[in-house]
Amino acid sequence: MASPPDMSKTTTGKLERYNSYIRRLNHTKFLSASSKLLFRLTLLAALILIFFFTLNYPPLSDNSHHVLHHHNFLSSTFYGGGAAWEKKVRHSSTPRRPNGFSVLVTGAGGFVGSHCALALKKRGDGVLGLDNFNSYYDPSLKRARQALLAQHQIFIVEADLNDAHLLTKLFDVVPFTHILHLAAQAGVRYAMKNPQSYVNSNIAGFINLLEIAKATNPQPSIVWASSSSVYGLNTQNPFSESHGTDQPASLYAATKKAGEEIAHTYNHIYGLSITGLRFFTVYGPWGRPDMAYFFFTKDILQGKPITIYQTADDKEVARDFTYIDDIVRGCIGALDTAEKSTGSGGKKKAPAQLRIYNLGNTSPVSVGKLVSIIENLLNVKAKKHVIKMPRNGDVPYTHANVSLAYKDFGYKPTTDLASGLRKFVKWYIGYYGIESKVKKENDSSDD
Ligand SMILES: O=C(O)[C@H]1O[C@H](OP(=O)(O)OP(=O)(O)OC[C@H]2O[C@@H](n3ccc(=O)[nH]c3=O)[C@H](O)[C@@H]2O)[C@H](O)[C@@H](O)[C@@H]1O
Repeated sequence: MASPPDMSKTTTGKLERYNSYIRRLNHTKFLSASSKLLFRLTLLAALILIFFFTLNYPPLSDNSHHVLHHHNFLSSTFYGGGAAWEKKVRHSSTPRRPNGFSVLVTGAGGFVGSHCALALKKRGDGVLGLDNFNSYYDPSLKRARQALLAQHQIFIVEADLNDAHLLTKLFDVVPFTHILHLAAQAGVRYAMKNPQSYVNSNIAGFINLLEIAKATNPQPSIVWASSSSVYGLNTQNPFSESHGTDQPASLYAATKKAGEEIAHTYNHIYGLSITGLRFFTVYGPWGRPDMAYFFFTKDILQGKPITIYQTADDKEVARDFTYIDDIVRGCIGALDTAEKSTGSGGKKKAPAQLRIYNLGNTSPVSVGKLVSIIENLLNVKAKKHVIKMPRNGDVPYTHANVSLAYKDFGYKPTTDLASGLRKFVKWYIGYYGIESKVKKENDSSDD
């Protein structure tokens, strides 16, 4: 007899198949539930990111007025570490003398900026620096100036003038009384190589700074660096502020001239107190390596030939070379006599001060003479290559009349080119560690 089918085995088998079916079903459900969860989480994260970015980066078409009202809780962490960063900013910009200024010095890593920042700090003003440390010339020199300023408790915020967000943040943290605006794309001849950099810094950057300043309450007073180059093809001598400046010879000069007109507009509409200073070929220790006196020194020491320009009619090219300490005194004189801005929160309340001054040495020296002074200081003969001045934006001659600056804040240059260059050469050989007879000679004869 056939044995009856094993019902227990059949039942167990069915049960197992059923259980495994249920397990598969649950697994599938679980998978679909977790992928839904994953999808939702991704969506949420994307939305959060979009929200933060919208909050922190204005659309391209936005204007900075809009940016001004864009305060948010993230900005302090974006700019260097929140509370600690703000503390450094405050500490650096707090004055240490009664009625001291709180000055934002743009271009504080630069030649004139670093000297002015130190001078202001030494007399008890609060100073905060701003610099983008670009590589137009050797950034390590800018970093060395930054280190020097840090020794004197001056903090330089590393940012571009066009960063409206950061500038707004700075003015939120510090009620600056003054801006000493020295950040710029400098250099006459480089404007033919990189014209856009002049537009970015000297026009767009300046406007950005003025936009922030005009909307602040109280508005700061502004002193800024224009240039002797605005006199361009002017032939009246010495150059006076009443002479025409509508024939710039270089794009650099044109952007500085544009700055003067832009200053007029912001003064007129918003009541900003603005003083422009036309610097005449500033030189000295910690100077700019792109300037002739600086690279002539370097090239002469390295035995390389230097090129000296002459005018088309074989005349010597000359400059009213001005020593840095005189320029610093001029900048401080301008700051000390700057009246308060009259507007607040973007509205003008009354007419405000608008000034332009020459800051020069009043005593032009030919480039040939400049070279012979350097040769004497270095005790090395230059390999001179004299050529006609290429059409590069240079003008043949500059000479400042400074009677206006003298009248208004006692500006009086005191350093002749030979004394100023002696100080420069002494710094140069020390900074670059050049050991030679140059050093011995300078050590024995310098102050
Ligand atoms: O005072 C000013 O407004 C300007 O002064 C300088 O411009 P510049 O006077 O041209 O100074 P350098 O570039 O140092 O040239 C000094 C002189 O040396 C001449 N030079 C320059 C270079 C060279 O290879 N050979 C030469 O003979 C120039 O033609 C000029 O006469 C600065 O570079 C500008 O930023 C500033 O705005």
